Amino acid sequence: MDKLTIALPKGRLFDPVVEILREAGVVNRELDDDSRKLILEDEQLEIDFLLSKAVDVHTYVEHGVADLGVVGKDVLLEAGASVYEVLDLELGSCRLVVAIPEEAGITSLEELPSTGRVATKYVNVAQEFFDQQGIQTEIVKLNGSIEMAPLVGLSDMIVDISSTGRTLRENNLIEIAEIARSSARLITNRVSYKTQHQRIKNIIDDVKAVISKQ
Ligand SMILES: Nc1ncnc2c1ncn2[C@@H]1O[C@H](COP(=O)(O)OP(=O)(O)OP(=O)(O)O)[C@@H](O)[C@H]1O
Ligand SMILES: O=P(O)(O)OC[C@H]1O[C@H](OP(=O)(O)OP(=O)(O)O)[C@H](O)[C@@H]1O
Repeated sequence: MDKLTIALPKGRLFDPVVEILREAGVVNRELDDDSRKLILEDEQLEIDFLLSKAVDVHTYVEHGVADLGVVGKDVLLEAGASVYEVLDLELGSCRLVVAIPEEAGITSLEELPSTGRVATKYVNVAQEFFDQQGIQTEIVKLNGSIEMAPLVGLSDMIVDISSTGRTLRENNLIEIAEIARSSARLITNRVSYKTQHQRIKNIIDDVKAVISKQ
């Protein structure tokens, strides 16, 4: 049996993803995303786990360093990664939205002026969305705390993730459009999907069975 390599996202997806994989029999050892060791081997199952930053998982998979990985759909949309998306793990659910300060008095895209500045981590998704809407935008790339940008005059609006809506609320922002829905996805390298087909298919089926029980 060839060794399989799976890239796992550190951060908020880590625990629920490991729980599902454990129940599916894909994880059989202690895995801790606080670990300073970044490659954890399971000799019995012949699986190596790469503990990756969430936004980098698709890169390991695309380049074939990992055969499988788990990543948010939001990241896949932004990256346009050349990988197969094989399963929705139905966790890490959130939405990519456009939000604007409440005080702007704007409640829909139609009310936006024809130009504006948008702060976001998701520059490609945002650009494509506003192009489709025919709204000219200048995109300002940030790496976090996106909601702060319009409050300090860095942008007119934001494109970011909303889940409970709490961050938007607490920063007096209102959602004016939904761009996409996101949840964690199991992805595979395109070549591995062929060369390791049976093993990967078994994993997909086992994980699917766990999800359908939930
Ligand atoms: N508030 C949220 N609720 C649910 N899912 C979320 C939320 N924020 C992000 N996610 C999902 O979890 C994935 C990983 O998010 P996480 O915050 O762990 O990584 P990150 O965005 O790279 O953050 P950091 O830069 O802090 O490492 C995101 O790509 C998204 O799919
Ligand atoms: O609707 P909510 O439940 O409030 O969740 C949304 C927030 O969660 C994410 O932030 P994260 O905590 O990952 O921090 P970040 O801003 O540094 O990305 C996202 O960027 C939003 O800010």
